[in-house]
Amino acid sequence: MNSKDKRNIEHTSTPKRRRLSLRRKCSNLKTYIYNAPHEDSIPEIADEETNTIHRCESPRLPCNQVEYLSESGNSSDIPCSPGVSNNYTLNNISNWESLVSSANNKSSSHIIKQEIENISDEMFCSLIEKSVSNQEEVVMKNDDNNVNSQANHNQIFKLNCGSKDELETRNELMPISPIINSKSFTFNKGTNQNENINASTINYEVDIENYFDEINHTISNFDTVKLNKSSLFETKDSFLLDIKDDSILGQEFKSDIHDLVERKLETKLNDKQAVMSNLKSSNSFYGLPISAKELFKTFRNIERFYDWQEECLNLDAIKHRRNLIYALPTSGGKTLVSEVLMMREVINRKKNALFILPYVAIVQEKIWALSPFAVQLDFLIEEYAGGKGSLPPKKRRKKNTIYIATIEKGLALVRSLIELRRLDELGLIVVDELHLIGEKGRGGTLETLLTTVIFVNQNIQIVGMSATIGNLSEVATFLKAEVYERHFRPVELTEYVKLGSTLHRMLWTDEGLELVPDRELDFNYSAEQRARDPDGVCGLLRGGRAALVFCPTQRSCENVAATVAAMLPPEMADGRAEERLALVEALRAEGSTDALLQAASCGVAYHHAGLATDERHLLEQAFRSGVLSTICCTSTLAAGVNLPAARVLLRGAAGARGGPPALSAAAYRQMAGRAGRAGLAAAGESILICSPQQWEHLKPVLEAGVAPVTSVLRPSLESLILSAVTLQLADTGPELKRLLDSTFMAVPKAAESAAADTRAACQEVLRSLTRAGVLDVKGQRKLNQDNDDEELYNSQFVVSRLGQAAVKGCLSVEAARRLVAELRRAARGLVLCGPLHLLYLAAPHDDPVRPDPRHFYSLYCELDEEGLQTAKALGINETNAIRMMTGRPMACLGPHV
Ligand SMILES: Nc1ncnc2c1ncn2[C@@H]1O[C@H](COP(=O)(O)OP(=O)(O)OP(=O)(O)O)[C@@H](O)[C@H]1O
Repeated sequence: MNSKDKRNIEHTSTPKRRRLSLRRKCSNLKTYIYNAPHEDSIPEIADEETNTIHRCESPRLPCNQVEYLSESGNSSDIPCSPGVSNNYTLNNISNWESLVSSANNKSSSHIIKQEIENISDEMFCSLIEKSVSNQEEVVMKNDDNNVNSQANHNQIFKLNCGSKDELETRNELMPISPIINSKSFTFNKGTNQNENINASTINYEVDIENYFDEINHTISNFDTVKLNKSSLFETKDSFLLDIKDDSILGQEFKSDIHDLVERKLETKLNDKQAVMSNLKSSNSFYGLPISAKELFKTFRNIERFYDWQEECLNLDAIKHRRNLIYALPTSGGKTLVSEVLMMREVINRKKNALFILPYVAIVQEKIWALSPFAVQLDFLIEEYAGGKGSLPPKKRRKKNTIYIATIEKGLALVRSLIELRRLDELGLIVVDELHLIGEKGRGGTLETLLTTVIFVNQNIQIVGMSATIGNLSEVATFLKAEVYERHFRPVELTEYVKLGSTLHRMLWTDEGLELVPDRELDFNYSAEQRARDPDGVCGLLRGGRAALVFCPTQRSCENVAATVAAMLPPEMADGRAEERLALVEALRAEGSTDALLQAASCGVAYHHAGLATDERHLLEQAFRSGVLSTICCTSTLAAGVNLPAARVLLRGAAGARGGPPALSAAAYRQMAGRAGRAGLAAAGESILICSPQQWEHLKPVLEAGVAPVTSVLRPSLESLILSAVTLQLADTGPELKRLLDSTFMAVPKAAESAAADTRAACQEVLRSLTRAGVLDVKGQRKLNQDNDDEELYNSQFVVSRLGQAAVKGCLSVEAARRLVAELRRAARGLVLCGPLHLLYLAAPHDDPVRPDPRHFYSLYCELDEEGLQTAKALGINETNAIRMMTGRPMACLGPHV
């Protein structure tokens, strides 16, 4: 055994293991290094005259373009905001390399040494890394066929190069990397392999190897790293441990440089604390590449993180990758923390992240907000909302992805990953508006998703955030998460209630909610105006501050918008004429109603779920840019939306006369919290409009605070169990019970007298699924009706084809069954003389329309030949239409029609 071999054995234990993992870290770091700007190269974007920083909108990039550009590596084409794009690459690298290329020229070596001393550590590391990468590229190009696979396997690289001189003349390709190389290289010069390896080179390699082993040991002793695999550390100098040698430069020069490198590294390693804080402050921005700092400044106007954000990012739970829920008031800056965590995940840990948001519109907003980061920091963003998002997700070799998804699409994504045994590609799931877990319908889907991930237990970190969860500790028990709670709100929100003609300020005290009269309101309305606007909405909007008016129904949104547009004072109605005209034209092209166009021309709009996505998007953008001053909306703009509203009015919160209040405390907080967003408005005001009598009912609701969220999983239990069997996560009663034990439903709650009986629930669902024919008992061709529950519970289950279809289509068993029946019916006779039958088949079935029976009958009477044939194929005939009109049950007709 030669000395080199011995050396390898002596130092393989920790260092080798670490090196293997550090190799990964090294490649992570590469991404960072290539994007790291030299401090000097970052352009100022301050306006010289006003000395203010420009706020830039995110570049206008559709998400698929972000994906495409990132994939193609063609990010230079992207029109970024000023000061962000081109300067983020090290454009002086060629000068540096040509400088190093003169390495053999002794007279220039001192210049190089001087240069190394002068450059920042950060730049130094970048240049070295770049050099190594170039060198690898050349090796690949030069010796595609001759790479010795065995040598490769042993991490000994064989270079089939010309003479040493030739090698040296390839200066731009073989620069400084040998200086700090810790790996062995064997040169293959024609047939005389190893000819150029002289003893001094080997000694040099031994020195370097030992040196790096020392570094390895030092690093592996860092407590934080050992405990924690700190992501901060992962992005730092660890790449130095993984650089390869080629022994090209003169020995003298090399040892000089070696000394320099050693000195530089030693300085760093002398004090572990100094290393860590140095890395923290100079090489990264909250664990992200330093270029992220500039991106936050340019695209978000954020120069400093709030103290709580910093504290949260440094929590032990985050460092040790434990699950976390953090709760702060609306506009507290929660989203920013989650974005940093996700970017760390994709950049540093090279895992994908899933960001779950409540609405398609918010998914799109976040895509736009994150796209400049994706382009500059070299990761991908993929939209999973509405019809978008491929299932299973595309496998990416080079880059990692942040999937931004609605709850439903997020579940489909997770299931598809589990099915293909690819769930380990996911490292982090962030759930915004976590309180939605208690919302009927969608809450069950969210709970199914989270339960599945927790049950599979593949070291996926779950982070949830919310402003409105009354029982954080119970939700935390479900997620096995730690809780971080603060009451920080950067922009002050003043809350008022308008009772009659008096405006009262709300004061929250330990005793409850106190009202302090603020002022009498007199808007000087004419009798006609008072009749048209009894709530005084238009008067409250005076002053021109951007405002949202929350209304209880779509109809009331439209009415209030029309009223406001008609009654606005001229100074508010007449501004921004050209831009408003452009908005009106854009809306007209989307097919908006005349009422909306009329309102928009005065700077007012309504916004609700009845509008198309593009219409809503246009209106939101117009409000952001100040073209619209007022939007009357339903709860579509209540949660998670970041608009520059300074004032929020809440109408109709009291509910129907005599009925319970329409507004919960959580909904009130979310809506009021839209006023005064940091960076968008200097202060916020919310005004709740109601009568003194209505206030009597509302006050206790608000005083009671945010209600605890409870599980709404029950109706989705079938889907959870069916998917678990399909995905082979559990297939017997006891295993499925264990799955149910991981649900939020199973967490004992203070608000409920008894915890859910998961065994009984499991038995009930198994019985119903087997009866429905979507689950079969293994080995039993047909379910024996005599199977008692106990026997059934202990059976092993397999999923029928119908069950598999339901899971794959993310449909309820009932919806899947209905679809199959429709397809069977269509198979018997598809009416193809017109589009009606195809349209019927393609229309969503999960939200059945309930037609007016009289209208239905008159429509039936007007059907043409194709319509009649289609109706016949669906089982609708005149008798049924008449029965429907007269309120009698229809014969031979399923509930689908
Ligand atoms: N450190 C910061 N400095 C300045 N502005 C910030 C900072 N962090 C966040 N912001 C800004 O504060 C505003 C609100 O932030 P964000 O949307 O993250 O709040 P949130 O807590 O998620 O609110 P909500 O619960 O209402 O969704 C945004 O405009 C954001 O850009």
